[in-house]
Amino acid sequence: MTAHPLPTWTARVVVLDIEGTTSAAGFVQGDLYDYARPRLRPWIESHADDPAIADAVVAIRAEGGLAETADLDAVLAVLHGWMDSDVKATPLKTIQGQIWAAGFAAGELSSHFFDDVVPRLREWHGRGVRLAVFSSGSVASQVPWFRHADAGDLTPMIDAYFDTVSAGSKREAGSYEKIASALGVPAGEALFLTDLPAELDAARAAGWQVIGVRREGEPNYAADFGDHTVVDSFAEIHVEPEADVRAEDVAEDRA
Ligand SMILES: CSCCC(=O)C(=O)COP(=O)(O)O
Ligand SMILES: [Mg+2]
Repeated sequence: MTAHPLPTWTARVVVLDIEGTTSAAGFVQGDLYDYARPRLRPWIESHADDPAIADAVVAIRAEGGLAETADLDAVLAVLHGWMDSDVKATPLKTIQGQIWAAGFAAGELSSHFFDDVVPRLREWHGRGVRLAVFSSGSVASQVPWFRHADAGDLTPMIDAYFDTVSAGSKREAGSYEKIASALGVPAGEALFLTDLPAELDAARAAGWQVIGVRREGEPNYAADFGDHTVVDSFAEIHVEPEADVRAEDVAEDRA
């Protein structure tokens, strides 16, 4: 718990990071990564005609420092190296995302959310605060992640999903500007929750409200959050919708 009670935040939309924020990194880097590892080669081989996979392979060669003609063994070595260090490279996320989406569809994967998360999402959604996701994990994997929660299908509460393909790097202010614009929300009325200080810096530079989520046992627990507000549980975060949303709710109640 933080030493002092935190203020109530007013926001039109709460945007969620996944790993380390809503969900345990150990689950992502354990269950999901273990599921993907043996499937990378057969997936790339059997989806060579999919432009998304073909483009990802080209990008892996470039970002991995390989020759343009490097074979699949070399490409796989780069992918495994990135996974071992949890490098959030976009072409890796594209391939993982397709593999995980298939795993969720086959009933072979399920997701994980910290106990304090879903009650707060339900509460904020119920009050009229919009919810969205911005994660390094591809949108193809974000959607089934929220659909297959232990608490049930959470997707009806989520307005929009963004990844590094649709929005850009999580460490650049421009990505948050793009998301606010896509959501039709002024920057100051968006609230971003994440476990990574560099992402907090970027969102704040774009004019967003931000809260650091620093959970014991998670990889960024010891990170320097500087002057950012930090919580260790969603239970500490109190969010109210903007005044006009509240007014609409009251009008609806009276109708
Ligand atoms: C949709 S679950 C997979 C999440 C993932 O691959 C990932 O890298 C999450 O990173 P985040 O930006 O949410 O910390
Ligand atoms: Mg994270």
